[in-house]
Parts: sequence; structure tokens; C-alpha cells
Amino acid sequence: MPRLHPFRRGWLLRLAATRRFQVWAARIPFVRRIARAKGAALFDVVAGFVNAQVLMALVELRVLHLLQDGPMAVPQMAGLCAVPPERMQVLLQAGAGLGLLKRHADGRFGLAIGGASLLGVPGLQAMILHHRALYADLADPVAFLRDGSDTQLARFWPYVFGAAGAVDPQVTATYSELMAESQVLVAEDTLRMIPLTGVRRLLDVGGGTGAFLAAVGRAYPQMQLDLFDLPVVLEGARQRLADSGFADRLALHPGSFRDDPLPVGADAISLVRVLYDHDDSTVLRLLQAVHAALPAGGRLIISEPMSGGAVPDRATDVYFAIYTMAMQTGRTRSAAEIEALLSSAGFATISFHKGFRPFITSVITARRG
Ligand SMILES: CC(C)=CCC/C(C)=C/CC/C(C)=C/C=C/C(C)=C/C=C/C=C(C)/C=C/C=C(C)/C=C/C=C(C)/C=C/CC(C)(C)O
Ligand SMILES: C[S@@+](CC[C@H](N)C(=O)[O-])C[C@H]1O[C@@H](n2cnc3c(N)ncnc32)[C@H](O)[C@@H]1O
Repeated sequence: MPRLHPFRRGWLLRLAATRRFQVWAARIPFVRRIARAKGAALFDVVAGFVNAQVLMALVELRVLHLLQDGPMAVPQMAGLCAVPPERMQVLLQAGAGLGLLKRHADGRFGLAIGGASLLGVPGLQAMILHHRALYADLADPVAFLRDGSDTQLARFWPYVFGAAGAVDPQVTATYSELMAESQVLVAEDTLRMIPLTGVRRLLDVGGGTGAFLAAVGRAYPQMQLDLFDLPVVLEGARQRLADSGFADRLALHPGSFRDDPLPVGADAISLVRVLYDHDDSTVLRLLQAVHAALPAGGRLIISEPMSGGAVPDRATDVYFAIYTMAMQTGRTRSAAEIEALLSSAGFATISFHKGFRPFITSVITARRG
């Protein structure tokens, strides 16, 4: 909506809520276009949960994979997916309606650009499948908002709670794999926004199995790399990084930032998708520890999806805010909120770089004064 004086805005909102105005608007040529667009946008919000479940079925039935080699007829797809043909027809038609599939003139279905792109995004299908947990948590959204103390999502990511030794390595491996795959676009966008030219040694705190450092290592062949994460996670990283080609430049530092000091010696520290897992007091202590570990002039890079704050954002203020709420341990913060925590921890020269895909990441950089 255009910027309006609060009085006019209130008047317009009251008008839009009346049936008579809606009927009038549908008849007037220019206003009709706006009303139609508002209606379509509202319908998308209303129907969003069905769209997501159609997507879930397409991924679970591996429909996109099956169509990778070319279009197929509905009965053949029905046989391969063990779904009755008339119901398969509805699913494929719905997939085409969502722009993931293409309906050909002969009635066969193939991939559309949307579906093909989905296949090419690392880890996206695994992410979609793990949404089952969030979907279950949101089945009764009001109950979730009033008391979200027992959520499936919290159990999905158990060691965000910091129970360093107490976690099953099998669970950790699943977690780390999903994180590492979904890291690829985050690393790409972060490095595109923030050149690390001049950095001699980078410490990635909460770096998981080293996916971000691997991307940094490829882009900056001279840089020394340090990885700090929980011991059980670094066990997985060791195997993954052993044959990465830059093992000689990499040092692993097992520990918990809740209990252990951070290693010193790096002139830059990164926190990629770490802060939003934790509450404000943990984040403040972590930022203070980062401040202490950096030399004067040392650089901090924070990269994660951020709330739009004063300008609410469609992706981060819905998906990531609800997601982190269901995880129970942290929250999706706005750039202003992170900047305030940085100032409290003693950082100076703080700057925000809004992501060109805010649903992937945005970045804040700061320096130790
Ligand atoms: C030449 C002609 C005629 C046409 C050209 C057409 C053209 C240019 C087509 C473009 C095709 C193309 C290159 C498409 C590219 C599409 C891409 C890159 C899409 C990327 C999509 C990414 C998505 C949807 C990412 C989703 C990420 C999610 C859901 C991440 C979730 C992360 C979570 C839950 C993290 C949790 C961490 C925790 C636990 C909170 O700590
Ligand atoms: C959301 S993952 C992000 C991983 C990686 N930076 C990425 O973006 O893919 C959060 C990481 O923080 C680590 N972490 C959580 N609590 C920690 C703690 N107390 N000390 C060190 N690392 C911790 C987790 O093990 C996990 O690897």
C-alpha cells in the first residue's frame, strides 16, 4: 500500500473491509486490477498449506526425479508411485499449477523450470521432507503459540541445546548432513556480499562439518582456516575434510562456546547460522567471547536469515521466525537487534548487508575497536 496519512490509511482500511466497496472495486477498470491482485495474494496465503503438502507429496514420491529424463504419461507415473491414476492426474495437474511441472499438449507431464531448479538446489528436497516435523508442530497453531513446549522440531535438532557429549553420533550425522547441504547457497551468498580479501586466518565458530570453510578455502587459497564446533560434530568434519584438498591449512578446535574459550590467532571470525539458534543471553556471551578472541581491528562476519524488523519480510518473518520458535532455543532477529547485541559486546563499525536473497541469508560485519 502507498504511504498515506494515518487518517486516510484508517479510512481506506475500513473501506477495504466492506463488501460494498469490494463489489464497487470489481467494476471500476483501474481499481479492478488492484482488487484482483490483492485477492490473488490473499488466496495464496489462504491456500499456502495445501501448496506445501502438494510439494511434500511430489518430493516424497520422487516425481521430479522420475521426470528428469523426460515427460511421462499419467498411468505410467501412477504405476511407479503406487497412486491411483485419477488421483495421480490431480497431483500432477497441481504440480503444474504450482509451476513445478509442465503439462504437455499430449497430456503427459514433464518438469517445468521451477521443478528442475528445485532439483538443482543442494539439500532442498531433504529440507522439504524434514518439514513434516514443523507441519506437525503447527497442526494447532493457537495451541503452539500459547504453549510450544513440546515440539517435534526441538527433538529434530537436539544438540542445539548444547548437550555436547550426550548426543548420538548417528543423529549428529543426519543433522550435519542437512546443514552442510543447505550451507552451499548460504556460503555462496555470503562470499558474494563480503569479500574476505586481506583476511589471513578465519575462525568459523559453529561451523558444523566445515562447508563454509570449504567454500572460503576454494576462493582464498592462501587463507588459514580454523573450525570450532562441538566435539561430536567435529568427528564428522574430520572425515569429510580429510580429503578436501586443504587439510594442511585447516585446524579443528573441538569445544562448546558455552563453556570453553574460543581459540585466538584468527584476524576474522565468522558465525554462520549460529546466532538464531540461541537466546539473547547466550548470544551476548558468545559475542563477548568472539570480541575477546579477536585482535584490535579484527573482523566479525555474521551471516543468517534476518527478520525485516520495521519492514516485515515475507520469508524471514514467517518461515524462519516460526521455525526458530518451534525449535524453542533461539529466535530470528532483525539486523537492528543483532547490531544492539554487537554494541553491547563492545564491537564498533557495524554494517548490515541485506541479502539479495534474504530467505537464504543476510550479513552483518563488525570490527573490534
Ligand atoms: C533462457 C530462457 C529462455 C529462459 C531462462 C530461464 C531462467 C533464467 C531460469 C532460471 C533457472 C534457475 C537458474 C533457477 C535457479 C533457482 C534457484 C537457485 C532457486 C533457489 C531456491 C532456494 C530455496 C527455495 C531455498 C530454501 C531454503 C530453505 C527452506 C532453508 C531452510 C533452512 C533451515 C530450516 C535452517 C535451519 C537451521 C537452524 C536449525 C535454524 O539452525
Ligand atoms: C545451524 S548449525 C550451522 C552450521 C553451519 N555454520 C552452517 O551454516 O551450516 C549451528 C552449528 O552450531 C553448533 N553449535 C551449537 N551449539 C554449540 C556450542 N555450544 N558450541 C559450539 N558449537 C555449537 C552446532 O553444532 C552446529 O554445527
